Amino acid sequence: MPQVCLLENTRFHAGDTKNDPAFAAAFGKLAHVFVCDAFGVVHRDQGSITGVTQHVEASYPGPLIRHELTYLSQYLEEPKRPLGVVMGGSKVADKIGVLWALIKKADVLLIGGRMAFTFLAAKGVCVGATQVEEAWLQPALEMLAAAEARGVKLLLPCDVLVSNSLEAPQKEHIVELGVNCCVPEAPCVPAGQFGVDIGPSSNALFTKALAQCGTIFWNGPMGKFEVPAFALGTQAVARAVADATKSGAVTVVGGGDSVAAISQMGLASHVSHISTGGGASLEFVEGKGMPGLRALAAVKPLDGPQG
Ligand SMILES: Nc1ncnc2c1ncn2[C@@H]1O[C@H](COP(=O)(O)OP(=O)(O)O)[C@@H](O)[C@H]1O
Ligand SMILES: O=C(OP(=O)(O)O)[C@H](O)COP(=O)(O)O
Repeated sequence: MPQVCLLENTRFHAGDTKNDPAFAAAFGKLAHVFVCDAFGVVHRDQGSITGVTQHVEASYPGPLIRHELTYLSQYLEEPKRPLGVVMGGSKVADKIGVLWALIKKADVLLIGGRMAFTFLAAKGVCVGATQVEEAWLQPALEMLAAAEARGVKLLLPCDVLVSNSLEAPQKEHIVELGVNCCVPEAPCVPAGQFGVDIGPSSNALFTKALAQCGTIFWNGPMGKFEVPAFALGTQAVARAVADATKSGAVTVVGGGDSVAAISQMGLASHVSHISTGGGASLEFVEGKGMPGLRALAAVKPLDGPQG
């Protein structure tokens, strides 16, 4: 008689994240076949993801993983061109690996969010109190040079919204970032102020670039979108991605915050694919080893944009 056994969240057991062989063996004893459908954790080498596969007769990916692979592998490996990538969020450190991987594939690369300020600072723009990752200034310059050498159209914000406070709009205004925009008497982002979003001209620039794309991959918000007044750039990108989908582009959105933003706008069902793994989708696209996928028998991705 077949039995169904529902387990609590395996991460309540320390042996799971530690990939303790005893935990994996106990887990494996429960079944003959293991189906992993947790795409969000396949970049982890843990008991309930890889360890268990040593203790069952066969291990397979489930439909969600196959669906994710359709978009992250099939459609991004051989994209309908132009391939546009929108990268945002807080840290260059978290995204530099995937940026390097995507610069080899993308036709258009749009960078927003706080990470854009490290690129802008590297180019000599004064960014006021906006947090800059000093260690990534030089790599940012190298990336700009690499994009140019490869003929990738890399766009940074051409205007930004600045505010005296990160938590609420305070004396907020738009700053245009032109050539030689930063002079000591009128720095782009004045001392003590924060760059909190991309500005309206950047929204228009990014929207226009995305409208021409056949495939789009988006990860990371364009600003501190949790504050409604700082969410317009992220909303503009969400709308542009949804519009591109309507025009026939294959569109993939990953990352908890970008997914939250597009969901808040009611546009989640207007893109081709919302990835259920933020870190996992980035590591997959970056080409890092995915232990949780390697441990499974190879099964083809599911077909078709509607999968
Ligand atoms: N200009 C900015 N200033 C401050 N925070 C920002 C800015 N742009 C983006 N952020 C923050 O970055 C965070 C999301 O970054 P990240 O985790 O990399 O994105 P995701 O979850 O989509 O992968 C959000 O909390 C957002 O508020
Ligand atoms: O929410 C998750 O991933 P995400 O925040 O990368 O989308 C997964 O649960 C992975 O969690 P982990 O990064 O603690 O292994």
